[in-house]
Amino acid sequence: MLKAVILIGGPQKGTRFRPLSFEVPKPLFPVAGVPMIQHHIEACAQVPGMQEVLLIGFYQPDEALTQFLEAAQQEFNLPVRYLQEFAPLGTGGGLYHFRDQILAGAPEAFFVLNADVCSDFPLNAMLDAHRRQRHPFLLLGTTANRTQSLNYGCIVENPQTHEVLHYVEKPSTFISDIINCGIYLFSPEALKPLRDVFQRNQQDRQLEESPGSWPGAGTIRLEQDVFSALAGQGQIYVHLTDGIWSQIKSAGSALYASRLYLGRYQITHPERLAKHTPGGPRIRGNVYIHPTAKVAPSAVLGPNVSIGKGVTLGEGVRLRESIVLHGATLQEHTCVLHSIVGWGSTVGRWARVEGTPNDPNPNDPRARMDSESLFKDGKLLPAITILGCRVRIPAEVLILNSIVLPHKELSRSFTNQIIL
Ligand SMILES: Nc1nc2c(ncn2[C@@H]2O[C@H](COP(=O)(O)OP(=O)(O)O[C@H]3O[C@H](CO)[C@@H](O)[C@H](O)[C@@H]3O)[C@@H](O)[C@H]2O)c(=O)[nH]1
Repeated sequence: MLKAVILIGGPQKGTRFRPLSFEVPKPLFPVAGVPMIQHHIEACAQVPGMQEVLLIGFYQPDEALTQFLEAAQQEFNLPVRYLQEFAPLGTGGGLYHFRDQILAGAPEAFFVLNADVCSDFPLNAMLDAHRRQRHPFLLLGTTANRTQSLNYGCIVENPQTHEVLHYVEKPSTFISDIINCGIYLFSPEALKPLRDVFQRNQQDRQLEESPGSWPGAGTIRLEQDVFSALAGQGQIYVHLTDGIWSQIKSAGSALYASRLYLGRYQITHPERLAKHTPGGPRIRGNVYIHPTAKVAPSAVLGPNVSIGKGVTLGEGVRLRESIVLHGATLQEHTCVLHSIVGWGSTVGRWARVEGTPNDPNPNDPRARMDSESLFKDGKLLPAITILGCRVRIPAEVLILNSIVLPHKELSRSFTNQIIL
């Protein structure tokens, strides 16, 4: 019997995701038409013997999360539960805190998945590798180029045995081009080193002069406290993949992840991809359209477009490389490129909403999304355009490389601005 844990973090973690995380917790943001973590749960449901999926985080459970859990349980016929941390406990603290729940029923092993990654989740291959050796920790690894590897956990392996010999979290100089994907398979023994870290932290806390003010007593950083500490001791192994993988830290990377998942739907969910039908809109490449969306027949959509529930697209709309969220309206002849249109927003006719993609360099097979910062030298960097929820864009204006915060009613064109 197997289980899976998805680390969903909490509210203050999604800062690079603003203004989109104002409306919905980041793990529920739709990527390729479904909530980000539904891709994780789908992958878990396909592993034979999967008994339960636990989401661990420090969000206050709200209606959106509750509805999502109910829908996921029904769809996958699998218990999916949320366990709330009393405070942010780091990537390992929640696993230790909820160890009894994880180990209930004596699972042979459990997957641990970061919520903010997009992947084809080669869980069955990881399970096969685990069953051959039964080491406590198995990490999924992929490659990144030298510069970008510094943004991730870096792994030095023994190429014959795949043992992790050395692990450094976000090093300041180059260590290895093998990076940690944030997808793991742990055996129950993996909780012992977590207990050791927990007890050590408690002892350190008692030695402090004012223990009450010491913030992170229950906090465990899986990467630094466990992987770095145990590397080279025959306990941690890496399983390498060359399948799709990307982090989802910002709105720009959500758009890129959407493209990866839509491409994968060709194999996994062809029914989710829109097809050109007589009298329907023109579809170019991979496009997802929610069944409740109303799309005028003269609209041209794609590639990499995902249209949410209840969206209305008028005659002559052109949409490319974009996500249009629940209840938005694009009036006649609007053109939306490299953008995310927020919930319930309206774009007036003949308006143009355009962003600049910052996708990985297509000529470098090891390139990943850059971990974007919004500004450089005090200037807003060109990036995708984001309209927050219930924004109104008037007719015949241009919104270029801008971020518009929720509920704004614009009256003119804007370029390279954050509109507060
Ligand atoms: N439950 C819980 N989850 C948390 C907490 N802190 C972070 N998480 C979740 O843990 C995951 C990792 O989050 P970060 O701490 O932001 O780390 P990172 O910068 O994304 O780096 C991690 O992931 C990379 C791959 O995407 C790795 O390369 C890197 O080594 C590391 O594991 C995310 O899914 C986040 O929601 C916490 O206190 N509690």
